[in-house]
Amino acid sequence: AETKTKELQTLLHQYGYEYYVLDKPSVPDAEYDRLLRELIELEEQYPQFRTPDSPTVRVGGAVLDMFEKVRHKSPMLSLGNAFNEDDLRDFDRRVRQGAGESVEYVCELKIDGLAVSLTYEDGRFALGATRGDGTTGEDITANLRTIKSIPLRLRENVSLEVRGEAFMPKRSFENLNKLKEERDEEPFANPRNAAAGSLRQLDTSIAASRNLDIFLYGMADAADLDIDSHSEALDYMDRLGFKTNNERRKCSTIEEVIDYVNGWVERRPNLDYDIDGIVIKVDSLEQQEQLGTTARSPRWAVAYKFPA
Ligand SMILES: COc1nc2nc(N)nc(N)c2nc1C
Repeated sequence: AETKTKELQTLLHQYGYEYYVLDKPSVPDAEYDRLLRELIELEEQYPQFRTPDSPTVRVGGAVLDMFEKVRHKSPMLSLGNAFNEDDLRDFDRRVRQGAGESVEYVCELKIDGLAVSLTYEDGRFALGATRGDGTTGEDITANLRTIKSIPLRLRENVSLEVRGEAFMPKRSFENLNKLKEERDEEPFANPRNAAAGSLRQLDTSIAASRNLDIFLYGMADAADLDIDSHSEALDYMDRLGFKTNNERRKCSTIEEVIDYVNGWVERRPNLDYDIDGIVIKVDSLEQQEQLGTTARSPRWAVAYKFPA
């Protein structure tokens, strides 16, 4: 029975990765559901085989009595803002003054959700926390385990911390508010509040029911690996099994960045999720080091905010 349990867990992790991270399922949903039901029954019969990283935790169930405080190993910074093209040109000028004339940028969509940190130990999801005040956040591991695009086991047994944005897709938000209206409950104002509200519930079956999703956008300790650029770090995260946003784009000049940003102003409504801007980052990790951070935010990144 132990072998069967382990086989089912591994199989369901693989099927879940294909469906929720790659969006390329290799088996029909009915097959996934059948195997999950079989594993749930097995783990009920043999509770000693139920591990915290088993796919059965996705359905939630545990009710916590509070959220523990968590101190981040390195502060979760915020981003300086740019509101127009000249702000972007000023950012580029400051970067080139500090890091030398040739700079490559990576542009990423700024997801309008909740910043979270995920810590893995020997390839297993061990701790998930909110940003909080940047230094101390809340342990919401149990709720984050129910987000199906968060891998419970990585494809390599590494220990690292990644950061990203948990969010509620627009369609899930609309369905949730329809449900709330039917129940005469107060609807959520926007998907960001709905995602934050869902992850702040002590009853994990609520978070499990909210169809939350996540995009990871960086490692908290990329320097420890032999990786030279942010884009390589994101490719490495893809290989580990994380869900990153594939709309990212490398730009060689700030004019290219401005074209990319302007392109998204009108494409924004076509996305399945809300974005509130575009994040522009210096790609070279060495140049990021040279530029460093202020107490609040990196000098090597800026958030271009769309007009509200
Ligand atoms: C390097 O620090 C950051 N990078 C980010 N990247 C993306 N795509 N979105 C964010 N919200 C974000 N926020 C921060 C503080």
